[in-house]
Amino acid sequence: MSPTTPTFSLLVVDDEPDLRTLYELTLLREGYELDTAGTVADALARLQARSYSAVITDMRLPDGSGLDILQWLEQQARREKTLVITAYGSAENAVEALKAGAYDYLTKPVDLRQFRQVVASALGRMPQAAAASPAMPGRDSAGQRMPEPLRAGVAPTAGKSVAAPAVPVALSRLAGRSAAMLEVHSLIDKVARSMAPVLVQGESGTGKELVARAIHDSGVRARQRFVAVNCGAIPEQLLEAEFFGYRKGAFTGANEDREGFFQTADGGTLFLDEIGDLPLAMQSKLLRAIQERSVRPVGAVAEAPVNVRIVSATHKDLSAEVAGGRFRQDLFYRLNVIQLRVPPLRERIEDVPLISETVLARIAADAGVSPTPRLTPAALGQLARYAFPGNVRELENLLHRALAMAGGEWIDAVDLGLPDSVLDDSQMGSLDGLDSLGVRARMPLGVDSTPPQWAGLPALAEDEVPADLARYLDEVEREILLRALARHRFNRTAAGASLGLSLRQIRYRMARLDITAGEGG
Ligand SMILES: Nc1ncnc2c1ncn2[C@@H]1O[C@H](COP(=O)(O)OP(=O)(O)OP(=O)(O)O)[C@@H](O)[C@H]1O
Repeated sequence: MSPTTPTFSLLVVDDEPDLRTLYELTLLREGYELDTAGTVADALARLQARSYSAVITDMRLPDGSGLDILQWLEQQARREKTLVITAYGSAENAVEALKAGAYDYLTKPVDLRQFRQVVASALGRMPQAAAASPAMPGRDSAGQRMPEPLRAGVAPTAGKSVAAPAVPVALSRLAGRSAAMLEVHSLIDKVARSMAPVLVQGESGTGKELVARAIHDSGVRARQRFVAVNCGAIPEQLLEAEFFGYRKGAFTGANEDREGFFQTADGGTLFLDEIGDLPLAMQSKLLRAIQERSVRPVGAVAEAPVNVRIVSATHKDLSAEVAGGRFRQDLFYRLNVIQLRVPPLRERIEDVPLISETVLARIAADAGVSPTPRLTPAALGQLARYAFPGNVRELENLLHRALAMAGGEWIDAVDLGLPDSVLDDSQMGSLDGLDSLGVRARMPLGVDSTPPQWAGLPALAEDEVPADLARYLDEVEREILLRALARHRFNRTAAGASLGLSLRQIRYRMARLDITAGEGG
């Protein structure tokens, strides 16, 4: 180890003295500082006395489980990375450990090469395999089409330079400050620190790929490759060769050795989009590669180890696919260690202005348009009344078109080309926005299903009068205020102005009616 390499300190917990010695020798040779413990109590005592870069623990210990140590670290909000060693074939243990926050797991008997690699990866040192792996060879020279699934633009680090600085822009590219989006951000931040497989679920166009990319960019693998594969776009007979690579002569047309997605992503992240579209036969092969952490190229005799983090995505309900026999239960179990749901845009309609601004800035820059056009309040109002069945991708397409139509500094409602028939006041996504801001519960019942008039209030017959006029009028006023606030993205000044009220006046009314949503509220 070079003298400039920072020293990492490790705590190794195993009750078998022989194994402790084996791990100790292996890690000391890598230049790490090391302490060991034989029991949970012993480990906790050491952890109370000092902090470590990482803790490597056996699952089964005489006085408890490795999970007890993980839980203690979690409760204490400690920053140590954790690696858990589980019995061979115990998928439950591995999944449980990852769910409990372990960075990664190893199975017994521990393969020392893999052991060194996993520890290095946990510490953010370049995994040996990735450092040694050759640059991605030209993938089209064998006459086979450059696989579309490896989409252009999604693997910018692919190529020669493994150490090229990665710019973790993905979180900032994922615009939105709604409660739902902030939750997605915080989950990304949390899962980025581990190796646990993540299944990203959400409707088409919600931003699943951006989320996967953000997970990669926010973690220790950021400097390695992110390889995105659209599983539904590869012809079935090419799947194995595309995933695992092939050797020269393996089949007609295989004129040279070729890497597969796994080798290309070695040290980094493999993003398997539309995983629900993978045929059953390929599902078994993928499961094996994930379990064994090694792959065998078509035509090769031996398997080669790979160190790849798997993030998959689907718009399908995978548990229903499992129930229908179209998706392997054991693979689902392996991929679904952490589930991250990206909500449809209509559930976070309050994000539309910010997403539009981000997307407009991007497409205007691409088109060389300056300054970036802005949406008029009328255009924003229309967007808030649209359900976006195609989610953010649809918004993006709409803005592309509008940019071309507008041709000036402002994009107005008419430039959006949304016919009145698709705009709906009743589902003014704002109602879902209200939900996320925690005010929906305060709205009169039924307000979302019966928009006309003062929907949640008991209808009054023509000659009827309310039993409690003050209360009745309060409810009417509350509903009007909530509607105006939703329509103006909870900007009290704008909502007030739309009702002919000053900021002071609307504030007063909101306080009186106990409405807490609004700027800073
Ligand atoms: N929060 C966001 N902020 C800005 N742009 C976004 C956001 N979410 C998605 N996008 C953009 O919307 C488009 C669709 O996103 P993405 O491809 O990640 O969706 P997806 O859910 O993976 O779609 P599919 O299910 O069709 O594969 C992309 O161009 C992406 O950059």
